[in-house]
Amino acid sequence: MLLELVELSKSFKSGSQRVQAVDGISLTVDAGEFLAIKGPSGCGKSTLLLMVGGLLSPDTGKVLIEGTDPYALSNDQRARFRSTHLGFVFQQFHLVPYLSVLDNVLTPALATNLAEAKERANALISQFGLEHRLHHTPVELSTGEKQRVALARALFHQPKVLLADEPTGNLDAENSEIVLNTLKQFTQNGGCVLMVSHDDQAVQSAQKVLGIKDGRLQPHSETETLINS
Ligand SMILES: Nc1ncnc2c1ncn2[C@@H]1O[C@H](COP(=O)(O)OP(=O)(O)OP(=O)(O)O)[C@@H](O)[C@H]1O
Repeated sequence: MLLELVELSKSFKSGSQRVQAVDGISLTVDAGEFLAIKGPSGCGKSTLLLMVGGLLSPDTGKVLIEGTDPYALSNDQRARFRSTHLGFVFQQFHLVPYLSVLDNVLTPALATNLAEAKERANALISQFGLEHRLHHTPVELSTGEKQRVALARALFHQPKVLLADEPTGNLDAENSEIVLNTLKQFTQNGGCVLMVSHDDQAVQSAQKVLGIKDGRLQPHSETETLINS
């Protein structure tokens, strides 16, 4: 099992009240599995994914990524673990604006051999059809190209777990298909994907879709299960 969440919960203070953003979520994702969690705005999707990604510590519960609890690590160890074991794909790309396409893809490579890292980054950039954009900065790219750079960066360390938050939210149909096909292929090669989205179209690419409402996974009867052949 690549990913295991046990009774994860998180609340935030909002004025004089507390908002229970995620409320006791447990699930597992195995190698080869593409799981989507679908729900409306504000139901806790991003909070859940940030906790899974080692970026926001849960109030209670446990995250295990390939058997490791990222919150049991020191801050430095956790940052290194994140960069080598997880790939992130977000709606807003989060590219570094002043770096070229090549250097953005190289950002996870900090402590590795630079020649090897460049070779790998160039191969990924070609895989996503961006050779001609190598030395351009994000402001010079289309939104679809930006997301392809983000995908190349996410795959740099060949992680087994990819986390995606509305990865097609800003994209046209053609680029959405490129992103979703990449996620599907990633699982066919033995990785797993956990994607959160409110988009019916995007979640069709997953093998399994769970609903989320008010921070809780919905009972099975209220969710869909789609098995793609
Ligand atoms: N840092 C924060 N401080 C206070 N409240 C927060 C914080 N982050 C999230 N929330 C609240 O927690 C709830 C869940 O938010 P979250 O962003 O996880 O939802 P979401 O499903 O990802 O929404 P969207 O689809 O609009 O991005 C919301 O009520 C939100 O206002």
